[in-house]
Amino acid sequence: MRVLTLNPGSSSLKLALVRDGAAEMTSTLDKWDGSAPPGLAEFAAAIDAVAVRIVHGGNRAEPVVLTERALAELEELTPYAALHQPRSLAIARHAMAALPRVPVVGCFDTAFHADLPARASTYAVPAAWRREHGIRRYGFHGLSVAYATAWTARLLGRPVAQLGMVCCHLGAGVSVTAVEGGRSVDTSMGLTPLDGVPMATRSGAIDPAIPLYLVRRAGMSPADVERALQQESGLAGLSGTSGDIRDVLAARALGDPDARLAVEVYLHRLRREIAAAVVSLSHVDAVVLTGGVAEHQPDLMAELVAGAGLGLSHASARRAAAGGDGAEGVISPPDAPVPVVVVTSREDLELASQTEHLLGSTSEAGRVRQATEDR
Ligand SMILES: Nc1ncnc2c1ncn2[C@@H]1O[C@H](COP(=O)(O)OP(=O)(O)O)[C@@H](O)[C@H]1O
Ligand SMILES: CC(=O)OP(=O)(O)O
Ligand SMILES: [Mg+2]
Repeated sequence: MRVLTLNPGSSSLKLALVRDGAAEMTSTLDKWDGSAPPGLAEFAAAIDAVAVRIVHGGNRAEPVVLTERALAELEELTPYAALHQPRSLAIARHAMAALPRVPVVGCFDTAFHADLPARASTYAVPAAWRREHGIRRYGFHGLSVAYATAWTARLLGRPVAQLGMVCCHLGAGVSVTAVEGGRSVDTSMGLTPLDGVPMATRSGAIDPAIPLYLVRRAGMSPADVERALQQESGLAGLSGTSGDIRDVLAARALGDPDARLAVEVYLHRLRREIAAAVVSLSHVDAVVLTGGVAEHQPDLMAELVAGAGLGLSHASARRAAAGGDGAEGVISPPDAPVPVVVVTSREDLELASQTEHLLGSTSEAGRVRQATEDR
């Protein structure tokens, strides 16, 4: 089966053509503005399906064939992923319009976390909020974490069912997930992808009283506070740069004190989340680092793990990072108490695999055809 995968992130759109588990083409539109990518209709003759990464799927545990009705339901979740959901739905609509006879499947970041234990998914807020407003921890980056988990199990040569892992997705968005037996048992992102670790431009978790203070006492509107937390905080807010880790590290290398503090806060908060994930696991077999920052910043990853209480000295972590930019595999030395593994994030392969699985099951075939014709 040949699947066109569409992965809209907070800033970019990544496209790939995946055939039988291997990408034949990949491309990235860096500052994607939500418009239809050129040439989409030309894929019609070459593909069997389109897979779209949809960041928020609510309680959905499985991918779905997208129809107008399904999109309308997913639109309701926009307040829970304000930066991402409109972009996910826009690219799904572009695909459905340009490729009217091709099934378009939505695969959800949240699905991997759908059966989080209640102790991890429940916020300690009034019951009415949880009941009436669906306030719970959903978790994100599930496509990336699912792929990284399976890849690490293959690398370690052990069944995924036996493994406990801490999986850090380090891109523009950042999250840390505790995975046991292939299931998410806790994760740092919450109701929305604003929770958890500071990101390129997002604050991560802050004292919940801060927005209330800013609205009540500093005269800011809720919209201003939200924009600042989503787009002007994180590494950008701390360092005064774009928030792209390359810019922050370049400023730090020039001795900029704000950039130095930004990296310290980023690493400290990441290490806290790694430690928090460890306590959700009965045993830790690997710490997994994935996403653009993990893949391309080996020195920073060495700095991260050396201070993470994993029993790795800075010197051994540094030697391990000598594999360099783009190196994947175990980066910790053989005597490390916990192996540290870098995995190239392949949401495209996970999207294609979930879509093939859904469309390949014979019980689904008739329904898929019907849903595609009806939309
Ligand atoms: N050499 C590099 N090439 C691309 N991205 C890099 C590089 N080094 C660091 N990065 C970081 O990786 C991030 C992109 O990672 P990615 O996983 O694609 O994130 P996302 O999908 O969240 O946009 C950028 O924000 C950038 O800070
Ligand atoms: C959920 C999320 O933050 O995604 P991304 O890192 O692609 O922006
Ligand atoms: Mg991403």
